[in-house]
Amino acid sequence: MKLLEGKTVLVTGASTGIGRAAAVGAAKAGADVVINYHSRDDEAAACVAEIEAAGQRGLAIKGDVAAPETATEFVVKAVEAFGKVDVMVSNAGICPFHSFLDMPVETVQRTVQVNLLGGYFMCQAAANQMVRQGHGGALIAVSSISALVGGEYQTHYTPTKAGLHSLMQSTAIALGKHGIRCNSVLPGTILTEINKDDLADEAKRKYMEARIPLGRLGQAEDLAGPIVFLASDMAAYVTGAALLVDGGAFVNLQ
Ligand SMILES: NC(=O)C1=CN([C@@H]2O[C@H](COP(=O)(O)OP(=O)(O)OC[C@H]3O[C@@H](n4cnc5c(N)ncnc54)[C@H](OP(=O)(O)O)[C@@H]3O)[C@@H](O)[C@H]2O)C=CC1
Ligand SMILES: C[C@H](O)[C@@H]1OC(=O)[C@H](O)[C@@H]1O
Repeated sequence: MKLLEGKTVLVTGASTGIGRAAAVGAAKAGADVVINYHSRDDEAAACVAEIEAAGQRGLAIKGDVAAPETATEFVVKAVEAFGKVDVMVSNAGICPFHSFLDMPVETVQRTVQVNLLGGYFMCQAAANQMVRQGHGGALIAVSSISALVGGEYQTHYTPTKAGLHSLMQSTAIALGKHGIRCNSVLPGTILTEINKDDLADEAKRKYMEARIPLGRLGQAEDLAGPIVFLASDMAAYVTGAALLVDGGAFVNLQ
């Protein structure tokens, strides 16, 4: 029996990167998968094709997670298609690198709306559905190593990642009585679209690589296993936890 057999998994921000790797990983583990995405129709369709190639049902629903109604619509459409929601992977996020002193107000507001409030409303909508179903579930937030450490050009971003980590701790308490487990993964530096430009700077890329005991930057697929584990019954007694997936970067002081 596969780890996620019989489960319906929802993943936000899954047209590319970590979300897509999580969606495909869940399908390979036996789940039907519904993905949310914001703009890249072709990439979302390609993700659904990968889910189907793994032998599972897939569905893509477009929507901006910054709007609270996107969350309710996502859950309603997932239930219409596949009958239930067992797992929500709240992953959609942005990180427009910018210096602190001249940070535009709109950049701060948009980053908080997408990363933190988007995650909040997605998890709330999924949790309400899970409570109605009456057989528990799992929420997994894609937080970051940045929940624990700062970034000079990420002053608007790191608080959103700390917020998601905190949200999973509080929802673990609020939802434990319903059998809903709430955990976060904390990726380190993972090569995706979000940091393509930032890591095009050769010096910065080499510096980041040198900080990692395992000797390489992460790939989106490095998150699939940890997310599938937290979604699965193998993690039945794991809630309120945060799992660093960073090649050891966080512990590498000297
Ligand atoms: N890469 C890294 O080093 C790390 C990333 N993370 C976190 O992982 C998550 C995924 O990032 P990553 O895979 O790297 O980045 P990508 O840029 O590759 O993927 C981002 C995904 O989020 C979607 N998205 C962006 N804005 C919205 C929105 N408003 N509504 C719905 N979907 C949206 C994108 O959709 P579309 O393309 O269709 O617009 C895309 O599917 C983020 O939360 C990020 O903060 C955490 C730690 C490290
Ligand atoms: C986008 C960044 O490269 C990435 O995002 C994070 O959350 C990590 O801390 C990295 O800085």
